Amino acid sequence: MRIIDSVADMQAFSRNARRSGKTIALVPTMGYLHDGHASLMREGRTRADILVVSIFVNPTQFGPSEDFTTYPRDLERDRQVAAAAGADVIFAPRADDMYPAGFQTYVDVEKVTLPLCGASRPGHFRGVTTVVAKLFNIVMPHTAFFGKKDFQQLAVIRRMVADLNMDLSIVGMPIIREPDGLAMSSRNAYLGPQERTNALCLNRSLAAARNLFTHGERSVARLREKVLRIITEVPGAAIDYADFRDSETLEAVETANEKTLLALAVKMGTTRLIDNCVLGEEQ
Ligand SMILES: Nc1ncnc2c1ncn2[C@@H]1O[C@H](COP(=O)(O)OP(=O)(O)OP(=O)(O)O)[C@@H](O)[C@H]1O
Ligand SMILES: CC(C)(CO)[C@@H](O)C(=O)[O-]
Ligand code: BAL
Repeated sequence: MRIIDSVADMQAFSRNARRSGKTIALVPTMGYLHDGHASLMREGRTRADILVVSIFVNPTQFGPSEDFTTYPRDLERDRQVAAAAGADVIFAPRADDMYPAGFQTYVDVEKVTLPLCGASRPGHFRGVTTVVAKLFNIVMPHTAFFGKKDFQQLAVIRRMVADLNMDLSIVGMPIIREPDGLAMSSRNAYLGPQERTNALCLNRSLAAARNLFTHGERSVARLREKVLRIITEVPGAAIDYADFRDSETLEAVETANEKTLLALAVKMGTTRLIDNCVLGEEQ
């Protein structure tokens, strides 16, 4: 496995690979890799000749009071996880190579970025789409893999790729959970032992809403009430949003159906966690 840390070298590598007829899969990440990331890599491994994993904590998607500087980083451990999952290349650029002096071009997807994380993290998706567009231009993948844990991010990237006629396929992958149900996330590393236990309320409330839905409940008001009750009784849990939306358009719904997305963002102390489910889908 190679580690490439310059944009020019990565582009040269991908240009050569494409010239010799090879296909490229890309798994974009911010590092501190866990089995959620590895599941994307393992799928990427089966779908292309060359698997590239990018590791870049992208400054433009963090707000001024967010955790850019404290975001967990461990390249040595990441190297082991990526190698075990069959990666050929880790692309780990420096910020001043991605955003050199004079940088001033951004990609902005307009509507699907407005609710949920777009509302609570202003500018976040502009940073995500800009860096992902850059990664696509640098790595030139045929296929790129994203997790459904970041459900809105996947919808935003699909929109960008369609609207800008980007010539690659986007694959959305299921949420990987810890044995007790907590969605894997690099930010779980911030949780103390009590917060870690309390954080199970996210998955518990998703399961409760799905259970009500399976037993015939279609009122979003009643489903939301159940979710709010479960989360608000947990000490230290503060709901950022608990929203029911159409899983394709992300528009708000009042009556649930099989394709309704229940999306959560909850602060456990200072750690902001997200999770979601589509009510009619098996978990
Ligand atoms: N538990 C998971 N299951 C499946 N995919 C995941 C999971 N966690 C992250 N991913 C996906 O991995 C990719 C990189 O995500 P990222 O590096 O932000 O990891 P993360 O664990 O979500 O970190 P964070 O704590 O910042 O949310 C994204 O496409 C994301 O959706
Ligand atoms: C897609 C991504 C790597 C862009 O920085 C990031 O938002 C993430 O890790 O989900
Ligand atoms: N997983 C999305 C990256 C972020 O929270 O900034």
